[in-house]
Amino acid sequence: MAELEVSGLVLRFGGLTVLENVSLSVEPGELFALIGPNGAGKTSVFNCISGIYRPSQGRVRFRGRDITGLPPHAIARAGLARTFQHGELFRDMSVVDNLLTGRHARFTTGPLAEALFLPSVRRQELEHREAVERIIEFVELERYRHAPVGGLPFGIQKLAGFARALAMEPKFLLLDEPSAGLNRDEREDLARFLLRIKHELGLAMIWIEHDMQMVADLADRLQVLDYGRTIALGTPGEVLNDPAVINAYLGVAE
Ligand SMILES: Nc1ncnc2c1ncn2[C@@H]1O[C@H](COP(=O)(O)OP(=O)(O)OP(=O)(O)O)[C@@H](O)[C@H]1O
Repeated sequence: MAELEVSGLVLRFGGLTVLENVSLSVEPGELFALIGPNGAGKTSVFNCISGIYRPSQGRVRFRGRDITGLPPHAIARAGLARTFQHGELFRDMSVVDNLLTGRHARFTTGPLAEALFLPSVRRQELEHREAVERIIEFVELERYRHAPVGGLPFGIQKLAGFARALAMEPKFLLLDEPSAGLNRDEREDLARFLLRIKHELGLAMIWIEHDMQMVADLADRLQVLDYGRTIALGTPGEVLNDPAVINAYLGVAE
């Protein structure tokens, strides 16, 4: 069974059709890239999967469960975590506290237990902190753990956004252009983390990306959107030499 299955997505805003019958299927443990020129509809696919947009037609199934139209918090709780192009972190809070809020969004105790600060709540708080420390080590952010996120270099902020998604202990990751704005060294670090997430954590991911070299090097498969339609699907070797794909990128290729 596919880990995530999107079938026949149609998304319209007024007279504008943003997605026209988009389907995709991601296998367990797969690093699946979603590419396409600006405005092709990639982020809209993520918004439909993560519950921010409700598709006009089509279904989203996660591990066999129909999650179409559920609110974003319910989808996050089902185990789908997402990173955003622009971090979406709390700038005045430290890296640790940002990660803790990521966990609290997913694992909550009852308000009464929290108000009374019962031993179970204290124990859970300790477990949250230990889990956050493990993730900070995983993404090698130890020396920034107590720094306010807003003052950190951009590449580190992006890693912190990544770490926050991992702090939710997701079963599946949606990565929206994680390499945007990163320099060459930071991209190499990102590539390393993607491979570690895949091999050490075994997470399946959909990865929106504009850096074709990274996609060619790392993706198991990729799907290409253009004007809200799928124009190609396959391994990097198959897709990146496809004339329809080269044509879609003409004028926007780096
Ligand atoms: N809420 C909305 N209202 C109206 N139009 C929208 C909305 N969201 C997206 N669109 C339109 O849908 C189209 C696809 O946008 P989307 O952001 O999904 O593309 P993308 O492939 O992610 O682009 P990029 O690579 O630039 O991030 C664009 O024409 C965009 O203007």
